[in-house]
Amino acid sequence: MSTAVAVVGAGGRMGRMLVDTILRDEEAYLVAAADRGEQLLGQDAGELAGIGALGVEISANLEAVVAAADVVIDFSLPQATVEVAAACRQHKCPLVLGTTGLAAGQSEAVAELSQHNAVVHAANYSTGITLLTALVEQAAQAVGAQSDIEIIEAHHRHKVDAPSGTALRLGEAVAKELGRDLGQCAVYGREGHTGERDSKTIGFETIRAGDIVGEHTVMFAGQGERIELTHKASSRSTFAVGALRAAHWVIGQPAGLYDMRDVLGLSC
Ligand SMILES: NC(=O)C1=CN([C@@H]2O[C@H](COP(=O)(O)OP(=O)(O)OC[C@H]3O[C@@H](n4cnc5c(N)ncnc54)[C@H](O)[C@@H]3O)[C@@H](O)[C@H]2O)C=CC1
Ligand SMILES: O=C(O)C1=N[C@H](C(=O)O)C[C@H](O)C1
Repeated sequence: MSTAVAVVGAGGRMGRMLVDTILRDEEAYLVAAADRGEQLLGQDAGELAGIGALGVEISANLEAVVAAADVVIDFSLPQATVEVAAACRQHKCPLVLGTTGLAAGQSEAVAELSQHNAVVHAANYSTGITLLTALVEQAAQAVGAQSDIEIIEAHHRHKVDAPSGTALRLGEAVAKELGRDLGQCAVYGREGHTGERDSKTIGFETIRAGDIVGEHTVMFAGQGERIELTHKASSRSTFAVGALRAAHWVIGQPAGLYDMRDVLGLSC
C-alpha cells in the first residue's frame, strides 16, 4: 500500500526537493502540498520542483492538506508550526518536522502534539549528522573536559536562522556529556575586547555565504593538538531522503517525540 505524503512548505528549497524525492519512491506518493507564498498558490507542485506536472496544486488550506495525508512532512518556517501541529492533532496525522529556529511556544506546540501523535523532529535528517552527533558525544567524553570546544557552521546566504538547528543540537549533545547547561555556557560569535576564553564555554560561529548546503565542524582544541569533526552536505537530497525514511517509519508508531536516532534504530 503506497503512503500518501503531504508536504508543507512545498514551494521552498526543501519542499521542492521533497516533492522530487517522493516521486522517486515507489512506496509513496504526493497527495497534497501546502505553501503560503502568494506567487506559488495554484501552481503544480511537480512543475515547481522541475519534475513535470503531478496534478497536485499548491494550496494555502493547511487543514485540507493534512486531512488528505497518511503523514505530513513540514519543512516550512517556524510561523507555520503551531497551525501544522493543530491540523495534525485534528486529523490524528503523524508529523515529520524539519523546520528549525522554533521559538519556545512553537516547540511547546510540537511537544504537546507528541502527547497524542507520533512526531519525528530533527534539525538535520542526514544520516551523516546522526553519525557525527554520536562521534561528537564520544569525543566530548574522551577529551571534552580538557578542551576548548567551538562549533562552526556554514550555510547558504538565504538561511534566516542562526546558529543552525544542527549546530545547536550538536552543542546540546556536547553540553550534556560534560554536565553543562548550554543556555548558560554558549557564546554566540565574538567581537570587541572579549578577555581570555572561559574554558567552560561552548562557542558558536556562523557563516552565511553563497550556496553552501550545510557544513558543521565541532572543534576540540587542547594543548599541542586539536580534533575537528566535520560533516559537509553537498545536496539537499540527503535531508529529503532522510525525512521520507522518517515518514515511512513514523506511521504506526505510538504517540511520542522521536528523532533520527530512533528512525535509524540507533537510540540506546
Ligand atoms: N531538518 C533538516 O534536515 C533540514 C531543515 N531545514 C529547515 O527547513 C526549513 C525550510 O528551509 P528552506 O526550504 O531552505 O526554506 P525556504 O524559505 O526555501 O522554504 C520555506 C517554505 O515554507 C513556506 N511557508 C512559510 N510559512 C508557511 C506557512 N505558514 N504554511 C505553509 N508554508 C509556509 C514558504 O513560503 C517557503 O516556500 C528551515 O527552517 C530550515 O532550517 C532545511 C534543510 C534540512
Ligand atoms: O537551512 C538549511 O538549509 C539547513 N538547516 C538545517 C539547520 O538549521 O540545521 C539543517 C541543514 O544544515 C540545512
